[in-house]
Amino acid sequence: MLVDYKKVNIYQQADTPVLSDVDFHVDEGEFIYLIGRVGSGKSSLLKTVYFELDVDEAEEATVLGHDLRNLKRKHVPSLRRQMGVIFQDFQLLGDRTVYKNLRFVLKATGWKDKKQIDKRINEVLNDVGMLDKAQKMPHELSGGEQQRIAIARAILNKPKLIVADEPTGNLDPETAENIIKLLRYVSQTGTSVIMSTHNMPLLDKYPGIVYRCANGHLHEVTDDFNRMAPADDAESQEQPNDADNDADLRQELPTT
Ligand SMILES: Nc1ncnc2c1ncn2[C@@H]1O[C@H](COP(=O)(O)OP(=O)(O)OP(=O)(O)O)[C@@H](O)[C@H]1O
Repeated sequence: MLVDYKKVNIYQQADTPVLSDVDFHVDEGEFIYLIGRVGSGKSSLLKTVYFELDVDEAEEATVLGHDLRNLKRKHVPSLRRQMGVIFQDFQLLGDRTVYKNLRFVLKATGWKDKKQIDKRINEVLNDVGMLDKAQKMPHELSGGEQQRIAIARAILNKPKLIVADEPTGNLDPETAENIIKLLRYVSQTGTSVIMSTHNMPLLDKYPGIVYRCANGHLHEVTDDFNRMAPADDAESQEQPNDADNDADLRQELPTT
């Protein structure tokens, strides 16, 4: 199991937990959606998974075999290299080309052989359909293209786990759908993906395991979605229109 949480309390500040008694499990190759209203705790949960937020109170709290309760901060960089992390705002290095963004990560993770580095960069750029953008600067790319490069960066070291915090949050619906397709493709190669999202129509179209953050707790709600999901051929369903998208998004927003 890549993530094994039992009765985990997640805090942003000392007094009240953002999420209490969290049971959350991720196995090899799973595709997991994390949904919930703004401020419900999705990012906080993901931050514990990528070692950004400490966990002290838990019955069980392991990520990639490491107990979060005894994690030494000095071990975090090497552990984080074993997973890919993708953000809403891409977070590419703006002062260098796509190729150099990717080379930077490989060098930082111990790759030395120039030919091997070149080969791996070409492979991941090919995987995300961006082979012709290697020499572009990030600002010369569209949002969707930048997110593809961020995904290429996340898969460079063939991680077992990718954590994506609202990876489609800054993208139009069509581009968002292409990014989900790409992440689905990555998960079919054996990498587990956990992604938070407000993009509800895509959950019906591309079913996965679904957890919802609400009222300070995390619940698995996969069955609620599978009941609504297409019977067999998800690909053949019509693209939800923008109005559907907005309506579903509104349901996710706070009513106060
Ligand atoms: N650095 C922080 N310090 C203190 N409180 C924080 C911090 N970050 C988040 N919080 C609080 O923790 C709660 C959960 O926030 P979190 O960012 O996890 O929600 P979210 O579900 O990811 O929201 P969104 O959909 O807007 O990304 C919120 O009440 C938020 O205000």
